[in-house]
Amino acid sequence: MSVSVQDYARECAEQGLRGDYSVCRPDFTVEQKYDYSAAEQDVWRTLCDRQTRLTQRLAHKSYLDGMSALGLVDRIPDFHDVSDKLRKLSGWEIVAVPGLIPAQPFFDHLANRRFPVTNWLRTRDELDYIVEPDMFHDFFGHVPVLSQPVFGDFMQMYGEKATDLIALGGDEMITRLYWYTAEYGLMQEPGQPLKAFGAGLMSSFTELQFAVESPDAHQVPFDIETVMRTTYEIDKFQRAYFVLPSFDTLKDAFQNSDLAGIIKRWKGEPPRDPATV
Ligand SMILES: C[C@H](O)[C@H](O)[C@H]1CNc2nc(N)[nH]c(=O)c2N1
Ligand SMILES: N[C@@H](Cc1ccccc1)C(=O)O
Ligand SMILES: [Fe+2]
Repeated sequence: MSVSVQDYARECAEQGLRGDYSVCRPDFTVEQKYDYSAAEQDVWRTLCDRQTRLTQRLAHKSYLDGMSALGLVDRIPDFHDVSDKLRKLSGWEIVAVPGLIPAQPFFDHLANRRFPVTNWLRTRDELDYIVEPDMFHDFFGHVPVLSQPVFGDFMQMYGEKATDLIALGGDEMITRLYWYTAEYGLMQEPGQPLKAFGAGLMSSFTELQFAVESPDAHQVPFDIETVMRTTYEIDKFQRAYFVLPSFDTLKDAFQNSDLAGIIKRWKGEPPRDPATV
């Protein structure tokens, strides 16, 4: 693993990220330590209640099916319990991390069917939107689809391929692909209005509504090469949302495009601005 925990911890502290990286193992995992306060449990319940009302209307069926399979979320999840459940449903487990971790160890976890979930929760002042991933985002946004074997298999494949592509210098481009699909993708559903698919949308009360319903949201047809060339910012509403016709489109594009070729062609070229894609 190329990035050391110590170097990364220093970078995160400089950028004002909230996680405590001092207790990380070399693979960036920590113990969950289930010692949440009553106030935190209360924030969790509030988040789940208000967000579930929105996802019923705005989330893609694949996500809602995953949420039903996973079962009720009435208190902060104990990661061991969730892992037991997930292992039976799809062979995945979740591991605790202090927050954002570098791309290489992140994809390495995916390749081994482990999803990193942040061990701290946003505060009452951040119910609508938070600028960095917290436990609510990682759990409520990502974990439901992992319980569905087709998506679970895809995420594992993503992790495996990403490792090779990072070795070619494709770190940024493969991260953008993850960003605009798994985090912020929109997806069509037969006979339905456009739906949200990405986890970054599922966990944000304000951005979920904006991305799907606002006439000001810049919705762009999915094209893998364009996605890989387009920059993003993590701490603002996205300035482009790519629309996937179906999950199969995403899977096909990922399996059958010449990703290494795309990386060679565009590495070192100026990236594209999401506002003008
Ligand atoms: C793949 C891409 O770098 C992406 O932003 C990764 C990086 N590290 C992460 N780390 C955590 N804990 N959670 C995430 O969702 C991600 N996403
Ligand atoms: N903005 C997301 C959290 C998030 C931040 C950065 C990256 C991905 C997700 C939310 O409010 O839930
Ligand atoms: Fe995420």
